[in-house]
Amino acid sequence: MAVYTLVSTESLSAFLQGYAVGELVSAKGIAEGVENTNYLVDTTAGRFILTLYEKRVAAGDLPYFMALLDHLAAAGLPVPRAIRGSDGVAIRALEGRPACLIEFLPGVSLSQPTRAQARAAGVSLGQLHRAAEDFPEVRANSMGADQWRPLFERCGRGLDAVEPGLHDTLAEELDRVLAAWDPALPRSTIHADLFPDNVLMRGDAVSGLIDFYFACTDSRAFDLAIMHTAWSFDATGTHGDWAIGQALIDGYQQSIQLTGEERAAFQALCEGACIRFLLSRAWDWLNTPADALVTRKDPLAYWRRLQTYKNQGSLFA
Ligand SMILES: Nc1ncnc2c1ncn2[C@@H]1O[C@H](COP(=O)(O)OP(=O)(O)OP(=O)(O)O)[C@@H](O)[C@H]1O
Ligand SMILES: N[C@@H](CCO)C(=O)O
Repeated sequence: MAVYTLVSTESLSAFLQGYAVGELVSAKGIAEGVENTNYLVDTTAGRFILTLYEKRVAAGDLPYFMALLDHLAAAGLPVPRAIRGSDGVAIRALEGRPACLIEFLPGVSLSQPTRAQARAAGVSLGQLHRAAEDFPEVRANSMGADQWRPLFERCGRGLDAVEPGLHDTLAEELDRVLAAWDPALPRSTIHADLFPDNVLMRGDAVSGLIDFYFACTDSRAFDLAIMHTAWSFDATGTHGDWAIGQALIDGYQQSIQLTGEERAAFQALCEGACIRFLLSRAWDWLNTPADALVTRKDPLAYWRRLQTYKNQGSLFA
């Protein structure tokens, strides 16, 4: 369960007084997620998500995320906007953390998406990139390729506690992937974390795209590669299904055709995505507070994926 910060009923009731959302009926910590504290909040006026921003989300970035969500919602994408208080302010504070009350979206996130669902999610990513084309704000990727070596170094020899020998073998992989990295691919505003648990679905239709707190300006094909690594495998990273990955790509190309350069770079982009999530998971594995109500995610599930991509040959063969 991702609850890093406990919110008392009294302080939540007082917090809700700042909004025209009626009275608190119930609030429950949400089991999913590792980054932020989330509560499902029911009031006499409806259902909401309360998010308290933790660790990787800088308070100074919240206006960017909220502006992006407003922009995408205005373009018709099913993304949750932050609710504004009676004073017009959306980004507030609760229990000493930055906090927002967010629109609740219907749907469920899937652990084993089908090809049809993967295709629909790929369509949504293409629509997101299209809709973001006239979003004027820019944010550097705080988990982008230039950040992997510093994060690797911060993890240091602790990596060997995740898996003996991981430090040295990952150092070689990092060198290899960064040497092949193409920094000149087409860029846009990207989601950067569009895992199955961040796509809400009703049947085969996408009903919500959530969790934009890594959104940034970076290679748009890297966004598709992140999805490819997250969607095409089981949770352990052991069993891959390229038909799911291909369905994502096919759906995406309904809106945006990959360029020759993006296709040529796609495998390296997937390998880079594996390193990005391996490192953030390893960092969390080594540094999550013992008293946090959170289920840490397995870093090695991304190590296994990396080996699969490395041994795959071209994904477009
Ligand atoms: N706007 C929303 N509408 C409906 N459910 C939501 C919404 N936002 C979050 N949730 C629910 O809360 C869960 C956790 O939210 P979220 O993915 O934003 O957390 P996180 O800690 O940032 O997770 P992650 O580990 O994916 O980065 C989601 O899986 C979903 O079930
Ligand atoms: N989606 C990420 C968590 C956010 O960094 C993971 O599964 O590792």
